[in-house]
Amino acid sequence: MTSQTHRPPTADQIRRAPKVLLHDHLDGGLRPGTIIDLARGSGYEALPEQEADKLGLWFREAADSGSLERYLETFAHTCAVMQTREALHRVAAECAEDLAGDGVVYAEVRYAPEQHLEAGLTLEEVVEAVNEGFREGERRARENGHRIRVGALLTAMRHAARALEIAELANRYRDAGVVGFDIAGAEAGFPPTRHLDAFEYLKRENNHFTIHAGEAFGLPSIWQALQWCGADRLGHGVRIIDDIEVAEDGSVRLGRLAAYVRDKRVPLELCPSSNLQTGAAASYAEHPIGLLRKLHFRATVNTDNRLMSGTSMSREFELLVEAFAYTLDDMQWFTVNAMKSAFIPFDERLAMINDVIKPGYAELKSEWLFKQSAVTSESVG
Ligand SMILES: O=c1[nH]cnc2c1ncn2[C@@H]1O[C@H](CO)[C@@H](O)[C@H]1O
Ligand SMILES: [Zn+2]
Repeated sequence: MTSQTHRPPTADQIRRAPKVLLHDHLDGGLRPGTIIDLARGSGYEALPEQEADKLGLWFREAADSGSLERYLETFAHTCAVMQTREALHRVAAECAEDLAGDGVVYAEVRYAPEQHLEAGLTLEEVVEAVNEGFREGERRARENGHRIRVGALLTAMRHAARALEIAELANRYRDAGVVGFDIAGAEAGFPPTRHLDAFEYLKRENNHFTIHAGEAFGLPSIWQALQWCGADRLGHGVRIIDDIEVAEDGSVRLGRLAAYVRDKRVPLELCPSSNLQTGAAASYAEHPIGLLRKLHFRATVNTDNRLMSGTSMSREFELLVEAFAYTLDDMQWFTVNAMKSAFIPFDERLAMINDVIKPGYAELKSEWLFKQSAVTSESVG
């Protein structure tokens, strides 16, 4: 009888393992059936499919184009049906519920308030509707025996010019459900330094932010996000691989930027499936996460857009387990990395790690002991 700790976890263990999600878009995670319901209710007639399964498939295929710009076009449909308080509340509640059902214990979910004003809501009304939805989802999860905490990140769109306004909004709601700020949207042509005023404002307020960088565009974008804008984390950051050289004998040389990212423990919000769809990686096995994990970068695993990628935290881990033979110890390492990098206060992060994450993995890792004795007593009896 040997320890099973070094065997790949089963799909069921992966689902039950406590997971932490730092990079998930609210408008990229709707249930297809909900989109159809909301479209009917609001008279939105431009949905490409009217049946949930077909619509889910449509999103996955449309997002699978190899280009970030085309990938982002699919959000027109989700944002279109997220324009009222009720719709935002429902989508946020279902998001928390779905994540909790998947074993996520802590999540930071982002969205761009400026994309939800078409039916006359104010920015404040958008934030409050989403916050209330998250609280409702946390309650429903509890009723179903799951525990989850969800914080919101407010995103500003990088092609627009409202970043300072959204940063101020994030700051106003910082002790009321919003834990930080982000910028997203097409990367090429819209460097993060366009929004320097927003980042400088947040730094003066001692607030936290992450920046989508190093996804569709390479090292200059990562360098700007860190050294000009002062990002706490990198949304994706996967192109940091361009600054890492692996020689034929296996020796590794980090460039100055990659060394800085590793030395300063800059969290990388890696999203494998999303990267495959936008062309940032060719396959799971070739995804830079394998090397970044080996080199002890502060790598985390994330979903990005569960709807567009047809994924979940469990699925991302299943795919990584398949590609890299990861064990529960590896999963725990990614999860602790993520929790360390969250935007909630240090004492809460520590308590999550020590009282939720580590005991959760210890329980899973010790299961084999009890399974074996069950088998033995069966065979004896
Ligand atoms: O991977 C991504 N890279 C850049 N922008 C993204 C990504 N996923 C979603 N969005 C953008 O973020 C907005 C707010 O949630 C979405 O509407 C989408 O346009
Ligand atoms: Zn993203």
